[in-house]
Amino acid sequence: MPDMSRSLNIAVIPGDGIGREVVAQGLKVLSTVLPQDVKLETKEYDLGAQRWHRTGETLPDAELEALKGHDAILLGAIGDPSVPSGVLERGLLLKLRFAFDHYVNLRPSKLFPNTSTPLAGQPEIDFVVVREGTEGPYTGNGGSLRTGTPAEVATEVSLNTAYGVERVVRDAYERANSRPRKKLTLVHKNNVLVYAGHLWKNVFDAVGQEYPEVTTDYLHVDAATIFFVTQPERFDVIVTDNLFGDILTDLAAAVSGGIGLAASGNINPTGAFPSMFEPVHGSAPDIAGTGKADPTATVLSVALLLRHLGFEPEAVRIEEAVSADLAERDGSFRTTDEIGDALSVRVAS
Ligand SMILES: NC(=O)C1=CN([C@@H]2O[C@H](COP(=O)(O)OP(=O)(O)OC[C@H]3O[C@@H](n4cnc5c(N)ncnc54)[C@H](O)[C@@H]3O)[C@@H](O)[C@H]2O)C=CC1
Ligand SMILES: CC(C)CC(=O)C(=O)O
Ligand SMILES: [Mg+2]
Repeated sequence: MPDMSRSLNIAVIPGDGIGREVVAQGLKVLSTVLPQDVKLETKEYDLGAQRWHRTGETLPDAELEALKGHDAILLGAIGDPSVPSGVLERGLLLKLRFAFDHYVNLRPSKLFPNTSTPLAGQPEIDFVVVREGTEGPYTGNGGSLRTGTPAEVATEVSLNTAYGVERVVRDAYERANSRPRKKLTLVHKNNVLVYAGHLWKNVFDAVGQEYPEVTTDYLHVDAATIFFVTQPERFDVIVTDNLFGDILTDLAAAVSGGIGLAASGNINPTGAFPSMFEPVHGSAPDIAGTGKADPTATVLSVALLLRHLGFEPEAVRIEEAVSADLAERDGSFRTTDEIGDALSVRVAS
């Protein structure tokens, strides 16, 4: 008799600050939502500021290798004021995204009913940003001369390859094609960044020939920020580079319920390496340890993880639980744990 039982083997990187607090809630919901026949195994990786202070390591090869063996990775957030800026961001988070070729950084934004938004009224917000995850200005392609002197010169070159742009643009067209509105917007700045911008626009137009049902649109990134606030309902799927996508998705979070609700997936669509799911936010040192962190973004990232691994009904249960929880929020304070408990109860019932 073949073994028909299902299993899920998740690597957990709680990281720093509120990352540790929100991941605990995400795991609580994950273990509650899974059916009895699914064997959940989790392995925690001690990576982040504490590890760096102890050993000077950010992401040793042995751990990078071990992480490859998991079905997916759940990450809280990394970064701490006690560690020089960039050490963990580059040496841990970006190292992982690059090593595991997470070229699709998927960041959905949805304004759930009755959720507060700084925008007037209750606009229809339901779009997804497909942010390129392995290129752009985040590759570390730069340097400085005469560092620390008044004559310092620094560069940070944006790397864009036809290969890298085409694969993420194609992914975005596929997503747009499978959504009811079938609309894809390219965001760049090709009036100024003419070399990279024209590569993106040319690839965008060429791949678009294969998707005649998808309506396309182009916006410069500065104009896109206007429309995120004044007309967010115009967006369906957005494709953009690593830096623009990073900035736009914090803004997207702010207009659609707040950064505490914004989920993301760093996807390797080929399945060659595990994909990694994490809230859009960082380690929020300003509220770490206070119980003020909203774990919902992490819980929704767990839903993205489950959907990616084929657990669609469980992903939907989590999203419905979040929607119901948000609908009943009345503005009174609840701790990180209390929100996690409430969501666990909802997914269980
Ligand atoms: N994926 C990751 O691990 C990321 C790490 N970072 C790192 O995190 C550290 C802090 O970065 P910041 O720029 O301050 O961004 P941040 O996202 O950590 O915080 C920005 C603001 O949002 C609030 N906030 C964030 N998450 C929240 C939540 N779940 N509930 C309620 N409020 C929340 C914070 O209190 C803060 O006021 C830095 O070291 C940064 O490099 C930043 C972004 C992503
Ligand atoms: C900390 C950075 C490397 C990344 C970031 O801000 C993000 O991915 O949202
Ligand atoms: Mg960011």
